[in-house]
Amino acid sequence: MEDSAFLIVLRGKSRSEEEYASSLKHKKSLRLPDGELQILLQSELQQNDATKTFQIDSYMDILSTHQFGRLLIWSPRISSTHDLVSLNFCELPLGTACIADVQVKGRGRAKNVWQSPVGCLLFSFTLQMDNGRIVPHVQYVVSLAVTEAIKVICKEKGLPDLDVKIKWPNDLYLNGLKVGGILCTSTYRSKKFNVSAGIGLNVDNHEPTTCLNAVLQKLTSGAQCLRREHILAAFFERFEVLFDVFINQGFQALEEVYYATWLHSGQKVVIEEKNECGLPQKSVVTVQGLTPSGYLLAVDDEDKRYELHPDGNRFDSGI
Ligand SMILES: O=C(O)CCCC[C@@H]1SC[C@@H]2NC(=O)N[C@@H]21
Repeated sequence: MEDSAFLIVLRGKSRSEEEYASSLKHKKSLRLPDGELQILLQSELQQNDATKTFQIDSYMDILSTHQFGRLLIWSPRISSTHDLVSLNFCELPLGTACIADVQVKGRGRAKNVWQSPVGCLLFSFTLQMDNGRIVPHVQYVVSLAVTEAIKVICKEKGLPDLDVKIKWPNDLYLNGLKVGGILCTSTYRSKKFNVSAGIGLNVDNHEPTTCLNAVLQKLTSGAQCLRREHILAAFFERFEVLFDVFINQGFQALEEVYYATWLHSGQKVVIEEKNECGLPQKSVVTVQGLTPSGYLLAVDDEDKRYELHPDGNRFDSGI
């Protein structure tokens, strides 16, 4: 095994998931596009109490899901958790999660780099969908589950509510600064959409913007803080519930709570169109919600409807 190999550690919640982890290790079929893998089971790992290392046992003790997050792949340092789950999608049971302490090739949307220092919650997981028309909305369900998980933990711990908001399409904002991002990619195979969802959330890392615990410390005496293990378990619990509603009732069943969590209701946006003479003409429209295909729905003063698309990196109001 090369020195530069990335170590991954497998752990299942139940006995059958532990057996699956063991078979994955022995099959040696997991791959990364840009590096060798060294695979261990958690039971083969030396006890690691370093506080900056993800504590698999405490995560597994808290987790109470039926499907998501029950087979966990942890790495102290990997190129990208997203690459690991998407490249090995068919080898992994649905709901498998990969979490890393550090990523050296973190991927953002639109080919951006995601800075992935120690303290950032960095994970990806797998899910599958049959209905292609609602695949674009699953990223919104993921965003909502992150914001709700943070709310649940703050409430449980008696901490002030951290008002993390969704900046469409995929950013998470706290006090006007980006603290997280969501990346969803999918492939179509055997009449199913295989979706890899990746989340980066600044929990303890002050760079490159700010982080949840920095804001929390300003609001409290600093005695308590949020831990990645707790956020990850709470995320999967919320996601499992929301995903079930989404699949069985459609995104409209979640729209009200989604709109209460995003930053855009009633937002004015400047758009530029060509008029009858082919000349650019600016007009102001108001955001109303999402279109059926998952883009922004806006209307002008005459109730004309517009579908707004992001510019590749982000959506800007221009006002
Ligand atoms: O805002 C964005 O551009 C989305 C960023 C998504 C980053 C996460 S970190 C965990 C997972 N692994 C990756 O390489 N990317 C996603």
